[in-house]
Amino acid sequence: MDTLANLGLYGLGTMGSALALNILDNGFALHVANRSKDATDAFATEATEASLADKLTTHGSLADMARNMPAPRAIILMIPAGKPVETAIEDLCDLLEPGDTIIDAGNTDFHDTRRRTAYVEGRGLTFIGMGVSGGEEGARNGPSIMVGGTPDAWSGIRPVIEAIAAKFEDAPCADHLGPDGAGHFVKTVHNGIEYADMQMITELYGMMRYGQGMEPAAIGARFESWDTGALKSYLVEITGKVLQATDSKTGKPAVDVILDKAGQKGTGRWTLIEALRLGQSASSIEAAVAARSWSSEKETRVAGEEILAGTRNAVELGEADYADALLAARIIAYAQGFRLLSAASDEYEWSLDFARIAEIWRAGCIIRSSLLDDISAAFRGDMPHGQLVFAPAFADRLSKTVPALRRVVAAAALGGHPIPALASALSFIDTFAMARGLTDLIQGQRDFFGMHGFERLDDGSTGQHGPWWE
Ligand SMILES: NC(=O)C1=CN([C@@H]2O[C@H](COP(=O)(O)OP(=O)(O)OC[C@H]3O[C@@H](n4cnc5c(N)ncnc54)[C@H](OP(=O)(O)O)[C@@H]3O)[C@@H](O)[C@H]2O)C=CC1
Ligand SMILES: O=C(CO)[C@H](O)[C@H](O)COP(=O)(O)O
Repeated sequence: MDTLANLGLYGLGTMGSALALNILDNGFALHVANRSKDATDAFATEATEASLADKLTTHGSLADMARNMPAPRAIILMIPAGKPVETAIEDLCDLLEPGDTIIDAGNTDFHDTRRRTAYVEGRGLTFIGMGVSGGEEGARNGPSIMVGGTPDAWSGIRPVIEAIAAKFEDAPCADHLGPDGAGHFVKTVHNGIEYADMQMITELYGMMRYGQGMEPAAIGARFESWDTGALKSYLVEITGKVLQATDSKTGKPAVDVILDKAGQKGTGRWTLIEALRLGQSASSIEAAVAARSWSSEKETRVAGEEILAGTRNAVELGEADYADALLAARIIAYAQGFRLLSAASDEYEWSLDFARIAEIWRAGCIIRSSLLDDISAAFRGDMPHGQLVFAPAFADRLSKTVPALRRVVAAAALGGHPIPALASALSFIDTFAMARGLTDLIQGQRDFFGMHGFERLDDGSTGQHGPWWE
């Protein structure tokens, strides 16, 4: 596909309207439609006020848009995953013709993307599964974009995608990562890492707040100062801002008026499900998903505080302990995410380029951080056993920061502060720092109850049984 297709975008919610303005701002003509007409009208007004309406055409429905756009058409869907996307694709398959492209730019389970790619391409159309990260601000001013599809499909949309993407040192943070579900899977793992990073930040906030009696604004100021050093990242930056914000209605810190139940739309869970399917474990991501799920049981926790006599005792730690612990745990969360990408790349034969993925995450996306430059360099350099935590630059950083993570985990455990993600990150690194592990005993137990057999260390013979029944 060499001609740039006529662009359409369906779904003018938070992400769709911001992305549409970005596309128009970059000089491309755009057709738009939305399920409810109000949003289309509101968008047309917004585009007019921003002097971006001269290349905009609005339509009353997806079908109207598809019918009235000149071919070749590339229609971007920016709507919730699942049934809405399924229905839109079904409808478009009946309205579009060979040479046209459907782009699912929402957060979709990559298994659905693989299935839909086969289905849509079987109907003679082109399908692209495209992960977009950066929230509303990123979508408007430049997100990180992870594309899955054929090289031909990519070449057809590349000029638009590279124009609207975030730039890191002038290079677009967008690329074609592989066929079918590759783009959506990389976005899903991006979100898994996002969950882990947010959870680890939150655990440290909890210790400073309830273990050291610091006020949210003071903790926020700490995060703000960390955003200039090794922890420089979007999530640390916004944490500083959230913690320093005041609720105008009550005058209280804004966090203190927010119900402590975390929402989740599915990407963290999808990351875990796939990790388990691939025989992997991304334990810090798993801990973060679990923490969000447990948080939703507010009533149980209210009862539990009384029944279990929950206490949160004082902890004594310096600021550097918290900062170094976060750096160590963040490196481990990224490492677990990349291990999962590697396992999926092998399983689905995607040939993912991990250095490139780290590069396109350096700007525009929610997990952008100064570490990603070093991660891409590590993947291009010497990486023993393909493990990020073994790359010399990261092994060195871990040797300097894991002691602080250990102090933080120990203090949290003694003080009764829940730290599922930090603790699991530490156990990951401790496990991989031990040549002789503990599963000799597991193998013994399995053999005892199920005659499962084990391999002997001394002569390598397999299917061996222990002396349990002698
Ligand atoms: N918000 C974020 O930070 C990010 C979101 N995403 C993904 O982008 C996609 C859109 O999210 P977001 O913009 O936040 O969501 P919003 O809730 O802001 O907007 C949802 C949009 O989808 C439309 N929609 C909802 N249900 C249907 C349906 N059954 N059929 C057709 N259209 C429907 C809505 O139309 P109507 O106006 O009629 O309700 C609206 O235009 C999702 O896949 C999300 O996971 C990806 C990255 C970041
Ligand atoms: O993709 C995103 C950010 O990268 C979306 O904001 C997504 O909704 C975040 O996931 P959740 O809603 O489960 O926290």
